[in-house]
Amino acid sequence: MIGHETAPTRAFVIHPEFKGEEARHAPLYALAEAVSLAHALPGLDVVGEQLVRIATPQPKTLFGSGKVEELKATLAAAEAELVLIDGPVSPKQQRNLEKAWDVKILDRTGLILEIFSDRARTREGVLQVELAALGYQRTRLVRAWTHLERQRGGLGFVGGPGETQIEADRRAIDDQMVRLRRQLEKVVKTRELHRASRAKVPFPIVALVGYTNAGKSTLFNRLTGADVLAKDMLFATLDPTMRRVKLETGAEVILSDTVGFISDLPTQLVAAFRATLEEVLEADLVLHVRDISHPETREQKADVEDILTDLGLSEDVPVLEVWNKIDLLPQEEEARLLTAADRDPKILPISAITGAGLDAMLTEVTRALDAERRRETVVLPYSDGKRRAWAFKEGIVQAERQTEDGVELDLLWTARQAERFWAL
Ligand SMILES: Nc1nc2c(ncn2[C@@H]2O[C@H](COP(=O)(O)OP(=O)(O)OP(=O)(O)O)[C@@H](O)[C@H]2O)c(=O)[nH]1
Ligand SMILES: [Mg+2]
Repeated sequence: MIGHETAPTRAFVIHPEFKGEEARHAPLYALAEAVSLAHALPGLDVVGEQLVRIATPQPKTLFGSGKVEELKATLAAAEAELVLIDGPVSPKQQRNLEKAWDVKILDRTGLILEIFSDRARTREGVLQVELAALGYQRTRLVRAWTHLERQRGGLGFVGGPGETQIEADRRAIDDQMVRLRRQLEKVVKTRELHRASRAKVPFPIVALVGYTNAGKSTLFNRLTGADVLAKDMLFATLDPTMRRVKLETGAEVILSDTVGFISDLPTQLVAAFRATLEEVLEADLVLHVRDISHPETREQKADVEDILTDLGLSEDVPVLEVWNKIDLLPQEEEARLLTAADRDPKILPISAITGAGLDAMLTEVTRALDAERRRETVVLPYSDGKRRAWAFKEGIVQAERQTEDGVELDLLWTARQAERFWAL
């Protein structure tokens, strides 16, 4: 069926719309996003897309028999080799549909896993994706997808080493997962050591989070002069990056850019990436970057907030909303949003491309970090020169007194600084 190894795989995208189900995203936008996801995987050529309504999901074939026939003709006409079904597909449904249509099938989770495995560059990223893919395989025993695998020469976790893997019993997968988890723990531990040494660096951490393609990396590059891949492509960024930025007050912060979120992010991925995402939870300030020009910007915001809640972002960490891409708005719309943003100091309208609003944003970031600070007096034994030196370096000491018990310091600091101080 498949001719040249180097030719792109002809992919057809289907978004199933379940009748009576309250979906957060409008079906047409969901389909558009699924197509973007398909474009995000190298080696795919999207030859068609369709919204398919499903009144009652069929256990064997997902779609009703009439629909299966109708789609068979559509897919044949499009000469599709791969069908991406933007939703969950059971292994049985997958098998039956592959047979009926003579194509390979990938569901939403499988597709996102493939994209992540294509992006993973660091050892930690590779292990995390591999673990997530195995977790997915374990419940589904995904079929080999050798064509694309060979063509991309990539990591090809999904589908793994071939048909035999499908028959491999769960225990083998479990063993492998245990091994991976152990390796991952080691890598994470090394990183935690780095993190601990970074904690000694006396700068607050500001984390950029947001829906995929919101413009986090563009903003990050603009503020830090870094060169993180920023592209009109979903999940351009996978591995987290951190850089120092000097604010106009002279204060310095560490800015972090990380993987974007998406609706229905596979739970296996959230679990596997927990260690990476936990860096976000340790930030002194979170900037939620939104593509305010996107028609579903509200729904995307809700998705991001759901994921942050799932991760366990503490109420104590202040979150500011960065309304990005204002340059794309029609003028009256822009004026309306700017007025709304004016009334709320937690909303910062910007364009990471034109630079509009960036100065005001940084001023607000400085202010938010300052507002976080509280006064506290601590007594350190005279032997504790380390903490005293750190506090001075950090610039949080308001006054110092010598007492019988040691050095008494009046500090003005954030909760995170306090945590780092006591962890020294
Ligand atoms: N017009 C306009 N485009 C922007 C702006 N900011 C980012 N973009 C574009 O939006 C696309 C996505 O930008 P990225 O910075 O890669 O987005 P991201 O949030 O890092 O995405 P992921 O890494 O996939 O999560 C790119 O094509 C950018 O050029 C903006 O302010 N205005
Ligand atoms: Mg990015």
